[in-house]
Amino acid sequence: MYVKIEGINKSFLDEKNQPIKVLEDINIDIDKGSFVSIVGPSGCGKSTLLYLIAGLEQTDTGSIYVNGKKVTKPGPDRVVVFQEDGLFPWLTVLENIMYGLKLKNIPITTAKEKALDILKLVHLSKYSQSYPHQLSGGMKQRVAIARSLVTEPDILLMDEPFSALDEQTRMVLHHELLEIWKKTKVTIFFITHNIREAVQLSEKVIVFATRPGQIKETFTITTTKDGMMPDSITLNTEQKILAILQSEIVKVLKEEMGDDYSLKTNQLHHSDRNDLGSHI
Ligand SMILES: Nc1ncnc2c1ncn2[C@@H]1O[C@H](COP(=O)(O)OP(=O)(O)OP(=O)(O)O)[C@@H](O)[C@H]1O
Repeated sequence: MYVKIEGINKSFLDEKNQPIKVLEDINIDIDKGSFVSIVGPSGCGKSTLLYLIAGLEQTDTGSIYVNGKKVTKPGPDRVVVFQEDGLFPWLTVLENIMYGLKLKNIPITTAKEKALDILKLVHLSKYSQSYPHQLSGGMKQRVAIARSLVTEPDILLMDEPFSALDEQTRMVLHHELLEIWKKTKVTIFFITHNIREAVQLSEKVIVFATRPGQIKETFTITTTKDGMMPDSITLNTEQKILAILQSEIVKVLKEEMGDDYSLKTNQLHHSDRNDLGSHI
């Protein structure tokens, strides 16, 4: 198994120094080159799990192995792509992409060659000399993805990377991300609130229950992936996941707003083919 997440438990201290359990007995196996998504209610520990894999947080108990090696700290084999692009505004697109290579002391000509290659992959060659403020949100996020890929990591850890983008741009980026995934064979671990996004992009969707985050159900998605219009299998799986999450979200809301809170079903959004689908 390429990534093995074994018996993870994780707590944080709240403002009164009391431990709050965020993840409970999480076990996940991820194949090399696969695309796995996590969906779940807000606060169920999705980002925490991603940071644990990245080595940015430590487990209380349990271990994570990548390629047989225990994760204890961040490493060049794992890079995180955040919701915000995090580009340096004073550097051009090309310089932003070359930045990580410079830190690794890669000779400038090789770094430039690699950066230009990766820019081609995200279809932004024309913008190599532009500055981030001259690009749209979607373009900036493509640069951020290119910057993550240029150091040739084995795993892309993506934390809601498209949630700040409009729906049309998201659709384009879905298509692009799938192309990149197929070409580079990078392993992708993807967190999203958008159920359709998860189902359309991933081979495996893991649904988390509310805090402490536990795995509620895992779906294997076998449809051909092109990021375009959803087929009936996608829509059907989306409905199933939405139904599971509805009961989990009611639990969260009751915890936050009191037992008499009731959720009207139309407060959770489901639609068919005309937009990007159900989100939570
Ligand atoms: N460093 C920290 N210190 C204390 N509590 C934390 C810390 N990081 C996360 N938490 C708490 O852990 C819980 C899980 O947070 P996390 O961000 O992993 O959830 P999430 O499922 O990604 O949420 P969302 O979908 O809203 O982004 C939350 O209650 C959060 O406040």
